Amino acid sequence: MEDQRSSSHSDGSATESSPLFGRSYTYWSPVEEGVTLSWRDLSVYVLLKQKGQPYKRIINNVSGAVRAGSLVALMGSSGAGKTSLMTALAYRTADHTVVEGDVLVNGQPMGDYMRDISGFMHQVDLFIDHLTVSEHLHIMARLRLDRRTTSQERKQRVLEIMRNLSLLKCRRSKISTISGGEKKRLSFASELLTDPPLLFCDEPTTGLDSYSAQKLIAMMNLMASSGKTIVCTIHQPSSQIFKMFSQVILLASGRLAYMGATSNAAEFFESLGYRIPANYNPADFYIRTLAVLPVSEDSCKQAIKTICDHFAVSDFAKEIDVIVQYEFHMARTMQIPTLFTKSRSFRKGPFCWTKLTWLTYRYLLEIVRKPTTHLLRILHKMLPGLIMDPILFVSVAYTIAGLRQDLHSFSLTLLVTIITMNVATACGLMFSNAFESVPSAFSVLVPFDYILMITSGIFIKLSTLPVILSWTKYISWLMYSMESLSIIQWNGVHNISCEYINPEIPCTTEGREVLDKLSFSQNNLLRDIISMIVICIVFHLLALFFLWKRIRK
Ligand SMILES: Nc1ncnc2c1ncn2[C@@H]1O[C@H](COP(=O)(O)OP(=O)(O)OP(=O)(O)O)[C@@H](O)[C@H]1O
Repeated sequence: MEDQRSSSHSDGSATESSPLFGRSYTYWSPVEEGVTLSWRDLSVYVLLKQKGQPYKRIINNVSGAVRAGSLVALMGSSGAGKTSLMTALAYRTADHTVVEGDVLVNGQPMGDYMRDISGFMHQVDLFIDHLTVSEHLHIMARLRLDRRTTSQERKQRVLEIMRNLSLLKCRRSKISTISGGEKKRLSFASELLTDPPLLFCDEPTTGLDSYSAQKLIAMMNLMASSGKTIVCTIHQPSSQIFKMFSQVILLASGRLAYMGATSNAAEFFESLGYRIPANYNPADFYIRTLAVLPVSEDSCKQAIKTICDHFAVSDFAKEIDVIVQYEFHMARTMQIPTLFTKSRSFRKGPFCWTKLTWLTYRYLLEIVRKPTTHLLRILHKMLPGLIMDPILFVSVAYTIAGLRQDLHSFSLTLLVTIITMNVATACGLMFSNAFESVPSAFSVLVPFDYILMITSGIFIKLSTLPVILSWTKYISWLMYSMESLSIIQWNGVHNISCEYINPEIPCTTEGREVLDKLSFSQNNLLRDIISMIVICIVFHLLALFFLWKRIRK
């Protein structure tokens, strides 16, 4: 094996090329040589935060390898762990998910670069319906292609992709009007724009008729034969579609039930006594065999365990293991230089402001195409949300509560309420940009809000706040708001009994002292309003920072 590996490279350096993959091992170049993905002892856990069961294992210690130029079907019954395994291999796991084990890309531990060398086609199509197919692809090209790509090259690339994926005839149609199959192809086309050597597709054929599904997989097959590595999760492929996959990974309850050549799967199952009936779709047969039926749950689980255990010691598993061991061995011994090859072959994404400009342009296009909905939405957010709501609220509450009946106090109360509303909105904006999902944003925002509310001065005397909460006075717009509203009402009042209850009763000395001690002065009012405006600006800046970070991703 060692002898076969030695060859020479064009730059004169000695290379190690594997008889298994026909690629060199002296440098790391997924873009030029395609991607061989290998993983060892991979487990995926989701954190449940439940008492007694803090996490759940979804993928159970699986190893495997996928060579450059393969089209791989990742199959199993619902809940088997297909999406979890694929997202772990794609370096795109969701929040609260922990991946344990090693994944190598041509012998290099996977990392942030995965987003540069791979595409991920999601199960749900995320489109802006009012754009045309061509507009969508041109904007995606602006957002994804290398910043050094010329305008001519970009146009050429979009045209080529539309031609390859048979989208030319519908290029001027709005996305809302094209068929399901065309939408899937458009989604695939968006991922192909950067020509990634590695592609992950989550149920690309779901919702397609058999003809469109076959056409899509045939395209993938063609791309795989040109050197791409394509991994697809797939449900119930027809026999013709199933045959187009070079490799199949069958998962059951997070374990490997089979991995290897599609054509060999029948032999493995037959060796365990599971013979595919004549005229039966093999894919259906495997999924059925690995499904847990509610009527016979225990026996199904036992049968699945037996299949997985047999696979683990089978020749098919050993064949995969040879590839995995070899990849890991080469990774350990070759010390593949990464920086050189990265700078040579890696794309440089568009600048952040380019992305922001094109995202804004896309949003404006959307507004132009559907003005009523969007203008109403903008007006709703800008006017009623941030100005009209406080005006209505203050007008009603002010009268009912019988607060100071002069225009000056009313206007100041209104101003403070509008600013408070704006700071709260800016805080929400910051949290929604900082977190990946609504639940995770809420899990921090709600306690944060409660702390600010409790320490706003209504429920607790601020001078008695424990040290651990004393920081709140720097950011608590609720406290500044409460103080300003109190100042507006109490400034200039020196005698509660005289001015508010009965002007005939003289003010007590103690009462006057208490009022004098409370500094209800216009200076404090100004300080509070300025503090709230500063907090609002800081929240907006942080929101922009988090947005920028997301766009950079
Ligand atoms: N965040 C989570 N919390 C709890 N359980 C989870 C979480 N994510 C996934 N699971 C569980 O892990 C198992 C595997 O999920 P996964 O989505 O990977 O399965 P799948 O094979 O892709 O299923 P399907 O074909 O139905 O999409 C399922 O039982 C699922 O309920």
